[in-house]
Parts: sequence; C-alpha cells; structure tokens
Amino acid sequence: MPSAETKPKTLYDKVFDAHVVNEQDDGTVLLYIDRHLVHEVTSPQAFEGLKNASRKVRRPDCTLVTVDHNIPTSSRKNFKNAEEFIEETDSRLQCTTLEENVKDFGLTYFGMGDKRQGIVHIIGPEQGFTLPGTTVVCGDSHTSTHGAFGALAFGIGTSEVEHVLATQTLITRRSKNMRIQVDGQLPPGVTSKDVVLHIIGVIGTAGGTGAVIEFCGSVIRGLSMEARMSMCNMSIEAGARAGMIAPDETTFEYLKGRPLAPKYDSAEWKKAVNYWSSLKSDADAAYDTNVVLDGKDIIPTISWGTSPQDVIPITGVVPGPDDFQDENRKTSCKRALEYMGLTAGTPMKEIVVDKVFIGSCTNARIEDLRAAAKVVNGRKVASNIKLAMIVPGSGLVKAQAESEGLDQIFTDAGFEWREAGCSMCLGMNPDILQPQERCASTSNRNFEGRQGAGGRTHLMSPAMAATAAIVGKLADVREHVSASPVAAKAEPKVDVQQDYDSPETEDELDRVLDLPADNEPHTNTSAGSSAGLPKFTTLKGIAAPMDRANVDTDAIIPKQFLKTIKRTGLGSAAFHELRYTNGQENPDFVLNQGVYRNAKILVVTGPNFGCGSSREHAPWALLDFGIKCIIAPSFADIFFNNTFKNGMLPLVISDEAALQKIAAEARAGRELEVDLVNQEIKDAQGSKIAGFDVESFRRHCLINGLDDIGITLQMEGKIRSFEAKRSLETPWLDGSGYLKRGNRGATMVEAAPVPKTNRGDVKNEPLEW
Ligand SMILES: CC(C)[C@H](C(=O)O)[C@@H](O)C(=O)O
Ligand code: SF4
Repeated sequence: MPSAETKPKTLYDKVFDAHVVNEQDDGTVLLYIDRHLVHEVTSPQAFEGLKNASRKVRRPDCTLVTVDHNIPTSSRKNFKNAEEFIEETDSRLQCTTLEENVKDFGLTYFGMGDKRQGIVHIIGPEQGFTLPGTTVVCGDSHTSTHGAFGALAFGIGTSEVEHVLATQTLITRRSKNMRIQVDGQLPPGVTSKDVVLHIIGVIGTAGGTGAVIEFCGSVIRGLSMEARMSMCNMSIEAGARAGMIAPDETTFEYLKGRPLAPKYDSAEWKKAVNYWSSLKSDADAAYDTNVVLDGKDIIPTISWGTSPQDVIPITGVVPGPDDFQDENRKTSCKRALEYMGLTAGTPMKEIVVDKVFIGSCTNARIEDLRAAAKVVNGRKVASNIKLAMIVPGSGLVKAQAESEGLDQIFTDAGFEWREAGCSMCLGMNPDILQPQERCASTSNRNFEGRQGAGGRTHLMSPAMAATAAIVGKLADVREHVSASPVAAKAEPKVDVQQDYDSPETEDELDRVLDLPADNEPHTNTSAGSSAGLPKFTTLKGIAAPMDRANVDTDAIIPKQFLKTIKRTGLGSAAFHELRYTNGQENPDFVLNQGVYRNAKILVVTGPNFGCGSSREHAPWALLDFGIKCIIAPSFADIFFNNTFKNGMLPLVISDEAALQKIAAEARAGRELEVDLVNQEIKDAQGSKIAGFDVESFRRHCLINGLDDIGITLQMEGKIRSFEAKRSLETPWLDGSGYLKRGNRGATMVEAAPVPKTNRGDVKNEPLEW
C-alpha cells in the first residue's frame, strides 16, 4: 500500500486535501472555504443568526454578494432602488433585507443598479472571483458550476451559509470519486448541454450521489470555459456533490485580465499558473466509479418528463411506462406523462411549444446567446409562441451582447430582451408559465411546477430552444441551421473591464495594498453565542408512508414559499402542490389522511429523497409540520446535511427488506420509535425492526444538541494557522481587488465595501454606491 503522501490522487483529492483545517478520526473534516457567493434567498436567516449571536463575517474579502432570484427582468431604465422597483412585497423584502445585511456586515455587493449584477454562478467566474484550486460555496445547488475551473465548488444550506460567514470553514466529509470520460468528437449541432443531458440520462439523477464527478476526455478538453460551466452546472442534476474539470490553457486564457484574478503576466500570475497546472489527477489515481462515453453517440438531447433524467434525443418519441424495467421509473413515467400532457409514442418533433426561455445559470452566457442568435438571425418567432425571452446571465453579458448587435437580432425576430436574473428558471419573479403552458427552456430543472404551477418544461441547449422558437414546436437544430451553432473554443471574452478603471501603475506590491482596510480576519468567539439545538435522543410517533422516488426539494417546498426571511411557519406549505388542488386539500395525499396529519416520521420507499435545490426551507417545512425524522433508501447530499443542521435525523435504510418492514408499520398507521442512542428502529411494542448507523460526530451533535458554529469557533487557532499558510502559498486569494480599487477610481465607487448606515434609516439610504 502506498502511504497517504504517495498515494495517487484525483483532482478532487488534491483540492480537498489542500483545504483541510482539521480531520477527526471518524472522517469529519473542517474545510477552509476560499470563496463565498451570497444571494438574497438563502442568506437572510444566516445573517439573522449572526446578528443574534453578535458575530461578524470573518472574511468580507472572500465574500461576494448579489441579487438574482427575485428581481424583475423588466427594463431598469428608470431604476432608482430596489425598494421602489420591486413590486411584489415578499421579493422586495428579501432584496432589501440583503441590502441591509451587506451594509451591516460591510460586504461587496452588486446591486440592481450595477452592471456587474447577475446570477451568482455567472458573475463569480466573470469577475475572476472563481479561481482554480479554490473551494467555492454558495447557498445554492448550482454552485457546482464553478467546478469548471478545477475548483471544488458545491451548494450548501442556509445553516452552512451562516457557518461559512462566521468561520470561513465548513464541517464536511470526503466524497467518493467518479470519473466521466467523454472521448472522441461531438457531431455538428451537439453542444455541452446535450452532453450533460445525455450523461444524466445514462447515470440517472441519483447516479452521482455521494460523489464528486470529474469530467474528462477529449470532448471535455475541447470545450470552452463557458461550455464546461454548463456541464459542471448540471452535475447537481446527476445527484453529485460537485463536478470538476482540470484547469488547462483554456482556463488560464479565460482568466487573463479578469478583475479579481492575479494580474496577467505578473510574478503572482506566473506563480498561480504554475500551481494551477499541477491540479490534475495523477495518472493512476483510483476512482470509485468510471463512466466512459463516446461523443459521436450524442444527438441533440431534450427532456420529455419531470426529472432531468427523463431525456431523449430530439429524433426520438415520447417513452411510455413499458420502456422502463424499474417499477419506480414505470410509476414516475406514468405520472410524468400525465403532468406533461403527453402520450407515449408521440414524436418529440411534433410537440407544440407555447413559450421559450433562454437564460439561467446553465445557459445565459455570451456564447449561449451567440449560439441562439445564430439560429434566430433573419428569422421570426413562430406565431403560436406566446412569449420568447432572452435573459442574459449578467449585466456584463447583456452589454456585450448589445455591443455585438445580438439584442437586435433577437428583438427583430420577436424575442423579448430582458435584464439579468434567474427569471423563468424558477419563477420567483413575475416571469412564470401559466398552468399547462409548455416551455422550451435552457434551464436545468424540469420538476413539476418549477417554472410556474402546472407549467411544462422541456430542457435543451440554447440552439435547440432558439430553433423551437422559430419552428413553434420542439425541433432539431441540425435541420434548421446549416453550420454547427457550437461556439468555437476561442474564448468569448465579455468585457469585464468596461466598468472598471484598472490603474496602469499596478505592480507586485499592489497585492499587499489590495486588502481591505482591516484585513485581519474578523474573529468570532464561541462564548455566549447561539442557542444550540434541541437534543435528539429518541423519537416516537406516527410514521407516514410515501412510495415515491426522487422527491425533489421543489416538491417539498415550492419556490413561492422561499421568499420568507424566517425559518418558521412553512409547515402548512410542505408538499404544497401534492397536498392541495385548487386550494382544497387533496384527500389522496398521505399527510391529509387521519393519523398521518400528526406524523413525526416520514418513511420513503423510493431512492434519492431531497434531490435538486439546496433550499433549507425543505427541512424547515417538514420540521414545522412536525416531521423530525425521514427514513429513505438514499438521500441527496445537500438535503441530508441540511436536516442535521436543524436537529433532524435523516436515516438511510438501504436494506430493502428492512425498509419494507418499516413501511408496513407506517402503512398500518402504527407508531415507530427511532432510538438514536442505540441506533435502532422499534415498532409500537418496542421490538427492534431494524438497526442503523449514523456517523459518530453527527450522532454526538444531535444527541447533545450541539451547535456546529460553536464547535468550529473553538478551532480558531487552527483556522488562523491555515490562513497564514494560505497567505504565503496562494497570496492571490487574500483581499478583494474591489476593496482597494474602490478607493481609487470613481467608476468603482459602487463596488466599495458598504459602510454601515449611520442614519439609522437603512431604507432611505442610497444603495447604488
Ligand atoms: C433558491 C436556491 C436555494 C435554489 C437552489 O439551490 O438551486 C435555486 O437556485 C434553484 O435553482 O432552485
Ligand atoms: S438554477 Fe435557476 S434559479 Fe437556481 S441559481 Fe441557476 S438560474 Fe438561478
């Protein structure tokens, strides 16, 4: 056996190992976080937690904040401030709460009046905030996007957002290694979006559970950074913790001249590139799973159902339950066909579309817009299309597209040209589908109700969505455009400097100056801080049975309830779309029936519970309903973590016979007892039905009601030594370019750290600095 030092490592192992602050014997790791992106939906409760415990943000210089999910995409010509601009009360409150928080904590913020505002996963890379070899987190599942740079980037829940804000670390464990190699070459008309949809079709939405996927092979090497981002973005849809691609010349080329990357050609840049070049898997590194695909087998791919694994080549027909072996898939197929209003056997190309959405963190970058414009150029949107919209991923993408005349191509064809934001990807703002409307969408999730209650989503590439807009039906781009719309590998540079007055005189010393006024980390103490959690020892109560697979967090708590700035009060909204029909309780749904109304335990017989979004609102809603324990054959990673942070217990029972025994008790309406101390599930008479295993650190915290942040703060010494080492080895990660440059150039004033208001009237304080 080679020693730990000499053992060949994967890219993931290398980045992970380089960030370990502390490792316990049971594998619990305190991991240092280099980059934290924050948005309005998943942060209010985290900032509230900090305030309640009188804590500060430890590293404002490593934190970047924007608004994206709730904001309208209508013209901002008359924009003055979010308070006046956002009409919907809850959305407005979420955005203004964020603005108060960035002021109170002195954070760098791209507000709606700043050209650099955009979807978090678009602006991080665009600004050079995302760098190879870093750890990147955000309270958002599509943080996986940033893995395209060889960063270890993953979504976290709100409790973890608070943990990172307070400590700049996370408590985590190692994931498995999965390699997906795509060899050969892609045929014309096939893009990275088709590749990733195809992959999810092959491995399924739970295929990557517990693993970090490394994408490699000649097809991946040949992709531009933007195309790589689209792929890593959707690794969460394959159930993975993260997706990664080893950095190479394409990556370095993309990073040249980005405001927050080391200055190009400086000694620091060279040092960085030298380090980044070492970030590749060792030749004989071992993977837990290997998948090998050939690019030539991939055809433009599109989704037909309500899960991202429900995909098919555009040349295919809508499948039926008989096309699947697995019972769970047969049942979900039936339900999906009903929801989608489709009949098995219908050719995909005959499906008529009502709306077209080109946007989202998967496909709203300049290359995506160019690919769509190439299809649209000189043509008109079909007359049956009620709305075709282009929503650029950031203000800078929008400006770049306008400078290339793409906006004109789109508007001439009949598309609406909007302002940056998440928009109809999840419809937290006014951009939604009406019930039964069918949408060709470049986003990443086709869950029931995702783009609007009753709305029907088909996922596809920008070129395919543009083709659907022109044809009025789902259509094959290859039949409508002669040349491949795939962008060349040459990097499509968005002009990130346009707002940015970079001083000519910068030299190496700059890095030292390039620090916030108080570059000392803001240290929090563990003393007298947050309240901790209620202890979980045993739980006795009614268990509700749920025979479903892939229950996503959009289903557990739909988007309209994410606008709260509190953790409580979501119980009545849990499983909203399943629980109510036209405002009336649906009698078929288990939680509306007799004893199950008071269920404390949920027994799910299908795999992959809690997949999709990172919203901690899902466990909050279950907890508020009264459910403290969920038993299932497997869970999606982020949901699994989120439950523990709320004193809840997710129990993996992978033994089918044991699970069926437990489910039988639940179906009979009898109580179960979950004994965490002895790790046993008992029936109402107290006889053991099954045993289980919970990682010792997590068990210890639950049983003793311990607060993670408090525990981590006791490691201050170790965190400080880690930071000192980081400053020496990767100095480019300290300080934020904005925080210094903001004091120099007038055009940068709006991005300076936000002083705490001293007028006591935050609402009337101008927000566009
Ligand atoms: C709001 C946020 C928690 C969520 C996510 O984590 O993915 C959102 O971005 C989504 O796409 O559903
Ligand atoms: S998936 Fe959609 S809602 Fe989520 S961050 Fe991306 S664009 Fe926004």
